[in-house]
Amino acid sequence: MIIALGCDHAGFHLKTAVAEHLKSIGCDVVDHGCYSADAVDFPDIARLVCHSVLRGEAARGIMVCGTGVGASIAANKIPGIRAAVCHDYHSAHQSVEHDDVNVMCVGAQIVGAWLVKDLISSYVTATFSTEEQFRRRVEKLAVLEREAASMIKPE
Ligand SMILES: O=C(CO)[C@H](O)[C@H](O)COP(=O)(O)O
Repeated sequence: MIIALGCDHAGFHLKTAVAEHLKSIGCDVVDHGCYSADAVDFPDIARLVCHSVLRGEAARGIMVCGTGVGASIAANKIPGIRAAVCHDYHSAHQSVEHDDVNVMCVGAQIVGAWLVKDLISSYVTATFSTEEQFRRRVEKLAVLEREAASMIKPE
């Protein structure tokens, strides 16, 4: 699996551990930065990661910021992205199985290098359920996106 990976400055140190773990479990990584602890704005990196997923360069994305929260807010603004903060093993796989999450967000100020490995393994090995109720609900998420798009009026 190819993973689009990104972080802000607060997630930079953990991103290195994430990339190493992804490679150790057989994933290829497309690294969208940032590449140092110099301050950047998480929406800029989330945009790169999400667009990479939407272009099909990567099957899924992972974003690391301080809490994972800002990254998930930014990612969820982009139609076609279903992002979630996952700081526990169950959410990391169930978010894919039930909700077809395609960008997992983690907080480097919340989880350490050991837990994040388990979260990533759980996320990348999970697959979206074929059960009808989950497919129906994810399609309803797409309907919400289309409704929101139709409500946007030029200023
Ligand atoms: O977690 C985050 C957003 O949810 C950011 O990483 C955090 O806000 C960065 O803060 P600062 O610029 O003070 O390092």
